[in-house]
Amino acid sequence: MTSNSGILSSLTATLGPEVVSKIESSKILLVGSGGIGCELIKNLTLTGFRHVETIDMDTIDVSNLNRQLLFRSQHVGKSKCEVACQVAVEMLGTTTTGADEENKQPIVYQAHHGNVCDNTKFNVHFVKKFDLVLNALDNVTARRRVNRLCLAASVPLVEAGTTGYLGQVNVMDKASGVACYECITQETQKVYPICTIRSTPSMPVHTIVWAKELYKLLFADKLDESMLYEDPQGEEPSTYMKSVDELRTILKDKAKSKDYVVEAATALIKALYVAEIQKQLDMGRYAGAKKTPAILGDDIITNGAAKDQTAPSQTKATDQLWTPTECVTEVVACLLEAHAAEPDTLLQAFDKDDDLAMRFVASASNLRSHVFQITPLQSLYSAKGIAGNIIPAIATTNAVVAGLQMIQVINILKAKMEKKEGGNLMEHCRYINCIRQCTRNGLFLIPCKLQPPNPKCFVCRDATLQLAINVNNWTLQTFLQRIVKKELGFEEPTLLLEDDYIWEEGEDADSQAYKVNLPKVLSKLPCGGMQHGTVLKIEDFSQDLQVNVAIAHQDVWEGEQYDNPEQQFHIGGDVPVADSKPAAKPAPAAAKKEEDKKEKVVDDDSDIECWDGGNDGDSKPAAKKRPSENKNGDDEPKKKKAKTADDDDDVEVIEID
Ligand SMILES: Nc1ncnc2c1ncn2[C@@H]1O[C@H](COP(=O)(O)OP(=O)(O)OP(=O)(O)O)[C@@H](O)[C@H]1O
Ligand SMILES: [Zn+2]
Repeated sequence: MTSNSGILSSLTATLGPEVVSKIESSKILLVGSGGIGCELIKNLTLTGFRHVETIDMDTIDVSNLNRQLLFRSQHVGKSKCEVACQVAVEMLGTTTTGADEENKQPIVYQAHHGNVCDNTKFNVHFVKKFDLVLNALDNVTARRRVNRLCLAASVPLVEAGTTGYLGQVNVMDKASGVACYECITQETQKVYPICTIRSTPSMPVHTIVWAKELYKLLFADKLDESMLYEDPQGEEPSTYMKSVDELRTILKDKAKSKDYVVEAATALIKALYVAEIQKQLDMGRYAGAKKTPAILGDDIITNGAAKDQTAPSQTKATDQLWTPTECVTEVVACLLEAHAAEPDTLLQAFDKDDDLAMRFVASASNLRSHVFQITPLQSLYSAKGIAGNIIPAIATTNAVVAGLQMIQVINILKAKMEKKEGGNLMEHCRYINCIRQCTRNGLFLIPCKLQPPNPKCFVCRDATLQLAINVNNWTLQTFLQRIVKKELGFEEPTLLLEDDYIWEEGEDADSQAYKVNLPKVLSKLPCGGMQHGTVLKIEDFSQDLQVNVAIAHQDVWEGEQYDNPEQQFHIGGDVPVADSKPAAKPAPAAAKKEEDKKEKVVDDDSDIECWDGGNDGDSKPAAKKRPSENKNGDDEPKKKKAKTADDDDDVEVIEID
């Protein structure tokens, strides 16, 4: 057991009594209690921090136990942040029994189980009470959210991340004039065209994405959210939607016998892997293709679905391959299990950590890979890696990074104490890279000066953002989802053209009033719509953020963007001048940036989203003036010279998180 007086005296000897006293009075917010978060909370405890609050939305999974050091098997299923705080307090018991204990601030290790993006709980007001924030997250969305909260609350942020053996630690602080998280281009998601997933897969990842959509089609409340959904009223009859509907009904009807479920599952397998493939072959879709799919053999389906077979997940190790017949057995076994389960225990959205969901996706995707002759087939373990875009986490890297974060924490506290320099962190803190191959000088940790802000950062520099887009194709709905929320990270956006509202959401928002605008193409929105040179204002009170977006109309797209309507936009470049000719193609630098983005794969959990553009509705535009800003007392939206709209092509987007 650690000796309290030993820790305190060595801390005092190393850091000095002033720093120790600062440690004891500081309030820390830790976001994330996973691999890095567990290390951090242990470090904070052993460094004598008395007020630590931690946020995490997850529960402990068996797979976390090998590296998330505060968790034991008895904690599986419990809230990560609650267990982490509980264990920290137990640890603190050994360090806080000093004689002057009653003169110090009380010990608070408080857990907040929830999503940091939940503005009702974790807003600017909440963050303001902390002296600094530590990030221990695993995805860009949450990091972006914390960055914006810290900027708005003027609280320093120590950000960290690891990918296998690689790691980085960075310090962000508005008052010190250093770069924020979003000043630096983040690796973004890998994007796959819908047609590749639906019809022409060529890599295991394509069939895994397809199987995740199939999971959604079977288990989500809204089956039309899956990109595999086919409208029963559509022009072409679907080969599989009838089987999907039947199976969805049977899965909910607990009175139905096991045989009934097996029969419906077999019918679905035949529809997906025989009838649908045959339909595509008959349509000549693969004429001239390097590889032609072959329908799934009847023997594989019959043998695999034979009633009393044991599913391979019951008999094989997770890193062993399943044969196509075993995949059929596993798909059927998963559906039987889903039928037997309580409805509210089934996840609507795929989660790689959910056993049933993962087994279903691994087996269904392997069957599709078999049909399309995509090799290699994937074991459950490797399919999970692809499904979650996972690079296995390494406990040592997490520990190193969390240790470096603590050094930055101490540096920040010291800087704050040195009033002469106004607490500027530029000199005190470092951005540190952890690398796998050491430098010529034998270094594995590379400290660098903190970067100045990127003048083009719309988050911390109020820069006007340029967006090139076809204003005649994109609807407001797709624009909101794909650009405003996904790309720019707004959560409760209000959109204004010429100071008139065209969209509003959030706590007191009247979004109902603007619903009529959702299916309209951008150029036909009220208040003159978005045209080449229009400046759109986007506000988000939940993040205390406002940005002006200068729209550049562009209808010619080349290269990969030509084929993928969902990629026909780009952010950055020069601000367009109204009435000037539309740019024919993106500025080379911006195009290169887009290209770079597409090449990279991120460590975020995978998820797929699908957007469909709507048609321009006939209904009247709903634009509202802010009462306080309606200087003319004029209720009519201002008219602008409108351009002619092109056909309203549907826009489909598929993206992996
Ligand atoms: N929006 C969010 N709000 C709150 N906590 C979040 C949010 N996003 C991610 N987290 C948490 O951040 C932590 C990141 O830790 P880590 O990278 O070790 O991931 P993990 O999910 O525990 O591990 P793995 O993905 O390998 O199973 C997780 O505990 C996760 O729940
Ligand atoms: Zn910035």
